[in-house]
Amino acid sequence: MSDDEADPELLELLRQHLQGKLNVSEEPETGVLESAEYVYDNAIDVAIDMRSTKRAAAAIHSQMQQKNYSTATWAEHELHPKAKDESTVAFIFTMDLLNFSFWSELPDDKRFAVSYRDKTWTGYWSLVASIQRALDEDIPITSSDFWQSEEECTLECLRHVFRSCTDEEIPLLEERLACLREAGQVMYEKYECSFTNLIDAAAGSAAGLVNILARDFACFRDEHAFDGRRKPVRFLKRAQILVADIWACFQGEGYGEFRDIDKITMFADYRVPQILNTMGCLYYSPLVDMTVRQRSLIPSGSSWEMQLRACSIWCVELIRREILAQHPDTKVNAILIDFFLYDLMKEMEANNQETIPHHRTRSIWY
Ligand SMILES: Nc1nc2c(c(CN[C@H]3C=C[C@H](O)[C@@H]3O)cn2[C@@H]2O[C@H](COP(=O)(O)O)[C@@H](O)[C@H]2O)c(=O)[nH]1
Repeated sequence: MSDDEADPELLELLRQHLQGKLNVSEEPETGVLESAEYVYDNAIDVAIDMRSTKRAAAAIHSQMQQKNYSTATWAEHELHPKAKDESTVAFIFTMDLLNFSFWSELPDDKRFAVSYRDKTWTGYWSLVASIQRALDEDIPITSSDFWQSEEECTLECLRHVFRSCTDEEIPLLEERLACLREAGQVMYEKYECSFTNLIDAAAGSAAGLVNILARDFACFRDEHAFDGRRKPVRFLKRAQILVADIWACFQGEGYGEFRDIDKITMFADYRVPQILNTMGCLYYSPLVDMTVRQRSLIPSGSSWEMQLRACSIWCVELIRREILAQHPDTKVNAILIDFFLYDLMKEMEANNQETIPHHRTRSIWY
């Protein structure tokens, strides 16, 4: 074929494409990273210190290597479910439906806590312990059928499931019941009460599953107005950590197999901003700093809160890029960095190491 004759196969492909016959599917995007960068670019009360972020990236990488931090770490936690089957998918879905707002203003011996397997659990682990304890007591807390039953899944039943070994009950109990009720309804109407049908609907895309959760479940739709921007900014924290927990638990196989898992960002909670500030990566304006140190409430949906959450996501993205720039062969993503930072923060708290307090926002989003 002479140089100036086009390849007939290529021409055919082009013709089909132009006729729209090719299903050139757009890979889904969650819009979270774009939101985080937008808020970061427009933030005036929270900033990122680039020198500290670069230094933190080196420290995080080396500690993750030393601790051999990987998806396997997830199942090593004593309370996390071990079986690699559908019951564990149901467990993780239930857990991340309710994975929010455990913080308390009371001292440790008076704050909401759960006694389970001869230990006292607080924070996130109080949630996991409560679900394990309910299953031990044959309460079907991970069944979406149960969540729909107004006779069985009552506020009293949930109060029993989350019963505390102190005088303080779990925060936002009514909101947690509402999340279960709504999710039970959606699972019945759209997914035949099967969580694996829900995962299948994403066809192997992590971003696709996050978008499906945000589309179908109002209680996962963690997006908010910011600064008059037409489009809401999206954090989708519990939708993202749900996908990440499934990926980590199943170690990227079976139900945990996602071709685009690296599109998941850091989960904008109240612990990772705290450690990023403690490491000097996140800078708070004097007014924000004072408010956080005084443990004063920062309203849900406020500009300060948006800036705290978004700059944390963007900071972890910069840490991820820096680690990959210095160590191109490292298997690292925002999820593993995030898991590492959360666990590091909890270690520092357990060792009573001096850190800035976490910010206080009460909501169902994180
Ligand atoms: N960004 C981020 N946020 C996380 C976690 C986890 C637990 N993930 C486990 C799974 C794998 C990891 O290795 C962890 O062991 C909980 N949270 C959030 O923190 C808050 C609870 O804080 P506290 O009350 O102090 O326990 C609450 O908003 C909760 O949603 C995480 O990993 N990343």
